[in-house]
Amino acid sequence: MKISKLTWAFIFCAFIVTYIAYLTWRRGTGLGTEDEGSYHSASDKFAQIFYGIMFDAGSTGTRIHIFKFTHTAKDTPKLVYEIFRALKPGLSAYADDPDKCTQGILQLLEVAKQEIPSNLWKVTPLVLKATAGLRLLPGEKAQNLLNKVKGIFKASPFYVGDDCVTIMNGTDEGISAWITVNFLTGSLNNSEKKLVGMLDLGGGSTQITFHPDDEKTLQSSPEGYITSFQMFNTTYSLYSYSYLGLGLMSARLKILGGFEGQPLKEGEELLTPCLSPGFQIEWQHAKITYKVKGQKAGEPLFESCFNKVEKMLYNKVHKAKEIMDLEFYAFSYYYDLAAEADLIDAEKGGRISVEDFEIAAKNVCKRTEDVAGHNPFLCMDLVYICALLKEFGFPKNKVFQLARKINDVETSWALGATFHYIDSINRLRY
Ligand SMILES: O=c1[nH]cnc2c1ncn2[C@@H]1O[C@H](COP(=O)(O)OP(=O)(O)O)[C@@H](O)[C@H]1O
Ligand SMILES: [Ca+2]
Repeated sequence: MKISKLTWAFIFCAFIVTYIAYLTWRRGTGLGTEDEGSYHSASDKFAQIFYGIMFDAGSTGTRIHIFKFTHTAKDTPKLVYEIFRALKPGLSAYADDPDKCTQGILQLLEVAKQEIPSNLWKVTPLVLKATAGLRLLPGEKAQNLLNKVKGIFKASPFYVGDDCVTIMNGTDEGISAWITVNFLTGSLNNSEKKLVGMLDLGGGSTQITFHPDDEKTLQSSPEGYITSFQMFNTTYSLYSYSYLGLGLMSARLKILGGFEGQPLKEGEELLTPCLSPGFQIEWQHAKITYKVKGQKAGEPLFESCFNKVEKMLYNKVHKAKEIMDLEFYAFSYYYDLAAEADLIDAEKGGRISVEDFEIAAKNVCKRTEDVAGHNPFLCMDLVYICALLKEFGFPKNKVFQLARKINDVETSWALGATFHYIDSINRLRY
């Protein structure tokens, strides 16, 4: 059978189109791109898929964030989705026996292996950043834990740089969470949208970060509160501060009159005006068990507890005037406690004011005077949040947006820190 010239031309064109489609698909899935095994040869023409793995070694738990991105060389990376898993307790709980942390880390790494195509493992950066739990440990104990994790990471199939396991400084923690929130709200890539501030209340430390509009804030803030950094070709100057020891669990210990890492003496107990009078409980913090007892006070529980907390916070927190006029997102324990006090929907979050927290604190403390509820510390914790927000300088009518997730991505420093990491790799590259 004779095939006409026209048919040959058609077969040839069909072959070319199929081949181009195949190449595009391979690049799109990350298969067979020039990028395999290296960060230094990205294709400029095609969007490629890549992943980043960030471990958050928090004081109360360890979490894995697996981010899937698409990227063309000149664009900022676009987030496709996040996979998130968490386990308890935090890394610092294994301070006296680092080997015991292995199982949990391996369990979380297994999730990454399941989610990320195996041909991309060796180009996927694997990073762990530890926060307050490890900052509060004696240096040697913290270093032993970091070395242990680094060994596990080095034996994994992922891309592991020399700085893959570190203790993050508090300012970077605040800035990274601020990047996350402003990226997810769309403010970072859209100059028409106002940048928002962020409040994170962890177990060991708490951060406040915002972008000052007022030159006076930049001029008058104490040393260490203003930080400039570059990301995606823009320079930002932020007000950001992390208060170590003022996370919710560390604050509880301070309010109770205990000290980090110091067990009580035989027969000793901590008395507090923040629990129902006479109520006794054993409370564990950082692997130490404290005996705690409610103290009889002349005043109602809310007032006596608030006075105690205010004394503990005295002169510890800087007030920045400008915060009154800015929109703030709050998460972590702000969120968990607002949900526990029924101020917000536990799934959706919501908007609440300082006054809402105060009313809830008064109600819970009043109930606690008669009988300690399911969480005997709820009165103390809500009072602490009210006092902390007051010390930051927020007026009672100030409303916050409480969010655990925005567009299905966790509101945490992890995404911002991953962006920062990618950006630093890219800067080395070009
Ligand atoms: O990625 C996250 N998603 C949801 N909640 C988180 C995430 N990271 C931290 N949290 C919340 O933060 C609080 C504990 O803070 P964390 O253990 O990180 O202490 P730290 O930041 O002082 O080290 C808990 O309320 C925990 O649920
Ligand atoms: Ca945290």
